[in-house]
Amino acid sequence: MSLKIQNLSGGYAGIKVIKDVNLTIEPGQVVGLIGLNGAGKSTTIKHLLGLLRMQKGSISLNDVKLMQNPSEFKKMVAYIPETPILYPELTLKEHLELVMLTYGLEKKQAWKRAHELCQMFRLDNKLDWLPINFSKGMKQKVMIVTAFLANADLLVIDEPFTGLDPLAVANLIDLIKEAVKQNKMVLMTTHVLAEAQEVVQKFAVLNGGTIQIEGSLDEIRKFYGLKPTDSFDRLYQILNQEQKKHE
Ligand SMILES: Nc1ncnc2c1ncn2[C@@H]1O[C@H](COP(=O)(O)OP(=O)(O)OP(=O)(O)O)[C@@H](O)[C@H]1O
Repeated sequence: MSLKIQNLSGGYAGIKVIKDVNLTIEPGQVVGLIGLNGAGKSTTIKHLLGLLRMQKGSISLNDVKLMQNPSEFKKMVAYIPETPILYPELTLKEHLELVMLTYGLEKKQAWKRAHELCQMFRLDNKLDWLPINFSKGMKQKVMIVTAFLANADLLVIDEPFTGLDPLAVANLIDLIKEAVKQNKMVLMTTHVLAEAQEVVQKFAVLNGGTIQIEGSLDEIRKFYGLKPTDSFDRLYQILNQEQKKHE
């Protein structure tokens, strides 16, 4: 039981963005993928979701290979995108039903969970509304609710904390902690250390398309010569200087 990304190289038609990326996530582990804008975080996620064709390497989840068995692989993955993806003609209730159908969830139990999640994010009185008309933060909450409803083994979250009010941030952190207790795997990209360090056990730094280092926050700080009091800003300054040297 684990996610294994091995020697993954890929990107867009003819453009190599990531090179020989290796990353493992064990059950109950939250991994934070960090790096400068354009480092390749979203590209790595797109490969993981099977949205891009890999140029080299392999991705497997619980021994199911993405390339060989994409539908079984995708059923084990839930995704919270940075920009909400919503169906304009579907109500919130219909979005929830779609998740239940896609992930083959037992209806009665799934609805109990859906109501809990909607209540948590104050969406329980909006089941018949069209989320496409929701505010930015409310749309993001719909993405969170549907992803956690899926109860998938791997949760992929792109920039989870942007645009959420502090109550929703705290709720999301609680949900991630609960998922960890249930031995789920979480991969998140983030630029926000304060929230990330509450849940992330291992950070992986993408730099120049490869993972330069992975480890605990202390190990990352040591690698880049940072003081314990230094913020993420200092790490980004160092990554920026390194990038400039290679340009
Ligand atoms: N659809 C695309 N076609 C071609 N190149 C792309 C495409 N999307 C991204 N890229 C390029 O791939 C590189 C990595 O982009 P990516 O979106 O993975 O970065 P990121 O680390 O997620 O950045 P950010 O922190 O800004 O979200 C960038 O140079 C970007 O210009």
